[in-house]
Amino acid sequence: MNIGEGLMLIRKLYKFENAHIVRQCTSRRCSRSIHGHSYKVELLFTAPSLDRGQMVYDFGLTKGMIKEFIDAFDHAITLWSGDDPAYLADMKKWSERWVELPVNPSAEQFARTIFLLVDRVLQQTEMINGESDVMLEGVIVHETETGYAKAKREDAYNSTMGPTELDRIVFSERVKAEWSNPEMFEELLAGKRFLNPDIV
Ligand SMILES: Nc1nc2c(c(=O)[nH]1)N=C([C@H](O)[C@H](O)COP(=O)(O)OP(=O)(O)OP(=O)(O)O)CN2
Repeated sequence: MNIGEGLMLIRKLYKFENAHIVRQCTSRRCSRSIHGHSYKVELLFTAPSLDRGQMVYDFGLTKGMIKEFIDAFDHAITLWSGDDPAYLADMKKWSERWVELPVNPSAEQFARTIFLLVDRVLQQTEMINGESDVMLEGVIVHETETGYAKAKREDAYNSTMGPTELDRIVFSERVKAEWSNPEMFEELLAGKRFLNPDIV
């Protein structure tokens, strides 16, 4: 790569509180007891040039759909669809905010899942302030102060690591009701185009 042809990178941090069990992992406390984490999620965006505001992508634009999808996990329990049906039914009965994934909710799979969601939002968003080729470079999920997982594009779309189809994610009715547009996930799945606001 020549000087002047690099990609500039920005990072936006999000936080949420979430509960889970990660079945089949070696750590007993992790695999057999419901427990929670204060997650920190870093989104890394790159672009080869800057927009009219001389930014890779205005941080303000990352507080719409992207933030709402990540916030779906806040004060929620994340379930693996492969878990015991009795456990799944009980959790859904007693917690109105839940997200069901087709993968075990490890830090690795949170990072892959969030990558797939945010990448699709970017792909379907019309950017109107001179942005060019804004790409999601990676998603880092900090599960604790001491442990994180990073998903790059090749990890997120690597089907040997788990499904990559977004339609296998289920958000509870309460999670969806708290979005500014409760239909946004269905619209995303249907391929709807979203227009960035001209001011936020
Ligand atoms: N590679 C992964 N390993 C573990 C994950 C994970 O998602 N990916 N998750 C867990 C548990 O959820 C656990 O709660 C976190 O484990 P750990 O880092 O051991 O947590 P501690 O707070 O006990 O660790 P400290 O070293 O005391 O900070 C397990 N493994």
